[in-house]
Amino acid sequence: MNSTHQASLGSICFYGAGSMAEAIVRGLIHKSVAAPKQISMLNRSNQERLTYLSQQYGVFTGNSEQDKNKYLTEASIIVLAMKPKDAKEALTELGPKLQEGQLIVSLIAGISISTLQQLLGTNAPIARSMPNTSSSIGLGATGLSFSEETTDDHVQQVLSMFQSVGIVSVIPEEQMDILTGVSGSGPAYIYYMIEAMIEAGIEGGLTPDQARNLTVQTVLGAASMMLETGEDPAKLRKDITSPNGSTQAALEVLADKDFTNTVKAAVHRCKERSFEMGQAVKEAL
Ligand SMILES: NC(=O)C1=CN([C@@H]2O[C@H](COP(=O)(O)OP(=O)(O)OC[C@H]3O[C@@H](n4cnc5c(N)ncnc54)[C@H](O)[C@@H]3O)[C@@H](O)[C@H]2O)C=CC1
Ligand SMILES: O=C(O)[C@@H]1CCC=N1
Repeated sequence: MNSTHQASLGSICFYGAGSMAEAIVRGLIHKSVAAPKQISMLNRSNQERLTYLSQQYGVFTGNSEQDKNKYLTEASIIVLAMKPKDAKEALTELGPKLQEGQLIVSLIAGISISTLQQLLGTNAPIARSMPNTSSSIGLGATGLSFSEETTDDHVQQVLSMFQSVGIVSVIPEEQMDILTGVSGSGPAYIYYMIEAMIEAGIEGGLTPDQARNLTVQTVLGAASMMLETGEDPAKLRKDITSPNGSTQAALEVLADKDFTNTVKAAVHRCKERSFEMGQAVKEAL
């Protein structure tokens, strides 16, 4: 989905003030899609973290009962940004505070719309999302599914929010776990690969700075080549691989270690784990 929507967002309360909430807040503010004073962020206890967030972004923050009551009831959009294991407590508390017309946007991995509604005790309109941390620099990739209670206006607001921080795919909810395996957790696999390449470069005698800069530019260049040429990755790989050359030798090592199946197994295990986390919450209802 490429078109840019400009729906007005109203006030947004992030219920959970961790790394994913910060990534989206940073993106929203940097892209001027929301002003700092439209945003509030709540966490359980870490005052130091809240002080950092209010100083860094100029948003409202809080962790007291009074703050919670104020920001959760005043917001037009409430973003669920706590870990799956904390969802039951947080949503049971949130349910009775919900106001008519408020929209819930969940970032929580694994937990279905119907489980969220059961925890809230009401069929509130819900957008289930799976973003990633690259949202903080406007290069996020987000999956979205909407509950049947959401209106066209809700859909536009949520598209607006996530399109401001990257690309968006609207998908059937049952595909959310595999999307988590590909793009929600995906940046971590790429960082893992980058870490290994940097280590190897240093082992081979490059300075840490050289190894880092060369690796980062290589990953950026490879991703940009795919975007700009629209080519198949296998074709781009073949363009680098001279017969019996150095690239072929490297790829043979990866193939010997079952690289493709290992990466696929990681993505599928992530999908399965996402489902398991949701099931654990559902079974404890
Ligand atoms: N980190 C990532 O790359 C991604 C995370 N997600 C999802 O986003 C959610 C948050 O993940 P992170 O930001 O990584 O976690 P985090 O551990 O960094 O942050 C969680 C926040 O929730 C707060 N919290 C927990 N219970 C609370 C309660 N009862 N009241 C108020 N605040 C409460 C904590 O104080 C903390 O600020 C998770 O559900 C995760 O599945 C989704 C996509 C990517
Ligand atoms: O690791 C997790 O559970 C979350 C979901 C996607 C990225 N981080």
